[in-house]
Amino acid sequence: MRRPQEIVQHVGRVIDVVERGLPLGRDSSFERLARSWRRSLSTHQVDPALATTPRVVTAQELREHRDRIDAFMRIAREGMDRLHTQLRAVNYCVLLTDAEGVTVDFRTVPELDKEFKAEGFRVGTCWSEALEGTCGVGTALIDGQPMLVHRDEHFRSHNIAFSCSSVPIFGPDDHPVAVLDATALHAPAQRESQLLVYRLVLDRAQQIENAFAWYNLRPYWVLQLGRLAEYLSVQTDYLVAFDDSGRLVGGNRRARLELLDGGDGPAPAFIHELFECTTNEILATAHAQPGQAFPLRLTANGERLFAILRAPAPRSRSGLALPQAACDAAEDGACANIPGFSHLALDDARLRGNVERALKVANRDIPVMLLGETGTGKEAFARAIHDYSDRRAKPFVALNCAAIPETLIESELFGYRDGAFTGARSKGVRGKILQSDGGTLFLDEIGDMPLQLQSRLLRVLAEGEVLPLGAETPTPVRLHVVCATHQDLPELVQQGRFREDLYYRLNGAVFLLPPLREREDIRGVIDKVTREEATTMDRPDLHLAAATLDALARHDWPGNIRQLRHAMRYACAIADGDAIELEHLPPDLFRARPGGHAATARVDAFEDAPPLRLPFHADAPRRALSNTEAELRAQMLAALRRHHWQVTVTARELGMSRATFYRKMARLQIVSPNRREFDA
Ligand SMILES: Nc1ncnc2c1ncn2[C@@H]1O[C@H](COP(=O)(O)OP(=O)(O)OP(=O)(O)O)[C@@H](O)[C@H]1O
Repeated sequence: MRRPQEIVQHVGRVIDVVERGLPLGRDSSFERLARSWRRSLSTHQVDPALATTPRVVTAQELREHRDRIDAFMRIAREGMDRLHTQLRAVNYCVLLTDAEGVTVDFRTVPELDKEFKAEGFRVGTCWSEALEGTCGVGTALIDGQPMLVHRDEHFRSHNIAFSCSSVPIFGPDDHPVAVLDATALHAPAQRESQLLVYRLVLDRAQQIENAFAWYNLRPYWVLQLGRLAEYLSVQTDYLVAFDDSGRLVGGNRRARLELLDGGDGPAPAFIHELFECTTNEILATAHAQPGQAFPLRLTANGERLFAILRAPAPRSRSGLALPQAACDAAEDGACANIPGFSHLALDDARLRGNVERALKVANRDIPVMLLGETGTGKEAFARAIHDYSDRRAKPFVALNCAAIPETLIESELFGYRDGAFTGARSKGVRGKILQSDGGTLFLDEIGDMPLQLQSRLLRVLAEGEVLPLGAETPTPVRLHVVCATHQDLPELVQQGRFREDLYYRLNGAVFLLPPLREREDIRGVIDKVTREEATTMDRPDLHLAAATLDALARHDWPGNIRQLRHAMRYACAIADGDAIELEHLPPDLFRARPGGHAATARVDAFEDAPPLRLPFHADAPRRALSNTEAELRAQMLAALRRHHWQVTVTARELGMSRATFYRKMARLQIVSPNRREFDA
């Protein structure tokens, strides 16, 4: 309890600093604290007189906060324990919060445990600046800098006896993942008495941050760098990671800030731009003296650093020897000769680069992430990697997370044991994960996977075993995941809709598939798809008239190759002679896009053609709907178009759960453009 007199005195000081602009401390280092006090009062509107204990989240909320960073927490635990061992004897508790300031892990001082709890030091307590005003954790999170908040430098009266040393820990995206904090309930009055503890917290936080960087960079080659060779095994200054082609893919925070951001010049993209040597020279030196430090010179300033190289882990044996002939073929553009890829049109420089890289990762234990608009060939590319890999004799199992209701994803993915449910489907099901054992699991539209299942998937990936619903013992599984999405996953991570740790676990090797309209081989793709469709219909002489090919090559293809395939299937069925003319194309092909934007490449000649009627217009319901139904259908369609057919976002906007939204889509016969077939 704070004495009323202390509270009055504290509030008076807040008014002096915030309202009258008096300095909070002796030197400029207090300016940060004063800024935070001003924020606390004017932005967060925290009452400095409030002496209640801080807010504690519910058990369920705490579980969710922990789940979101459980890989990080596992790594941080060791650092917390060590800090706790150092500080317990001098009565400091140690806590770890997430990026929202919620305490997710806590080490107490046994003799003071009751007192710590009574003051709010326990798991679940939220130390955000928005709730507490200036405090170690909350202010460190907002400033993105370490913070010592000593006694009455705190904003809220409740906290003015504590001394908190808080250090933010950053993830690979340069955003804080957590804050490590050591707090004393009764610290001596002199601020200087806390500087040693502050330094200890700083060092431990840095160790945890580096350990987490090691964890995130483990699929790559990692250089551990420092100025003194002898110190390398005990202290890491820089971590720099690169892939097989020598491309720099990341590092620890210090390396990102001091070596990889390029300073005033362009950021180095490859190892040979960062150091005065090539990737091969580094690999050869490290191979000749494994585990030994060797010198490297920085290109930017000629400074010498010492390095130890760590190989990507873990990798399959067959992955070690690269299939050189196939890589050469990809480099030469001869993708037609590469097993698995030979049936695809790939005569585009970006795609050839993709294939070249895909061959290098196909047999390694590196998760693959495919990004691209709908219909650009993500699944086809995933299948090609599988067919090329050593896993080709094992199953390729695909699951589209957007196409099935949220409630079914769990059993589809993880399976369930006999009798796990009552009812007709009570017979056990193996689930896609176990079906793909030893092969490839393709998770399409991964951005639509519900958060709670993201945690379960993360666990399966980390532990290599799956626990079907209703089962008591987990089953080991050899899982190779290829995931795909057309969504902006980092943005979803920002919005808290996609787990950051899962994102980093899945994005081992990222491939961007270009939209059809941007491909330099668009004419070749159109020709290939037309020939394939004509052959399937047993019409090998069917070909595109020159004007048709020109018009198709200028079209912007919002649905990409899938839309092209559907259009050509239709045209092959409609054309009577051997040439496919403009009037044989689907009538709405060059009209407005589903999102309401006009197609960019319009065909003037086609404007005059008489409108052909499709047997079933994809946007029109087949059965008559009541007025209310029709109204709801129009509302759902409009929202879906606005959100580019992203069901989760649309359902949220209309205040429905995803499952309800899917049910209504089915009842009101709303078919996503992705799923439409000209099949009537
Ligand atoms: N390189 C290619 N050459 C020829 N056909 C291709 C190529 N890539 C994809 N296709 C064809 O395009 C169609 C769509 O491909 P796919 O289903 O792989 O796209 P996607 O990006 O996974 O789509 P979505 O995001 O909607 O799931 C398929 O018919 C596929 O055979």
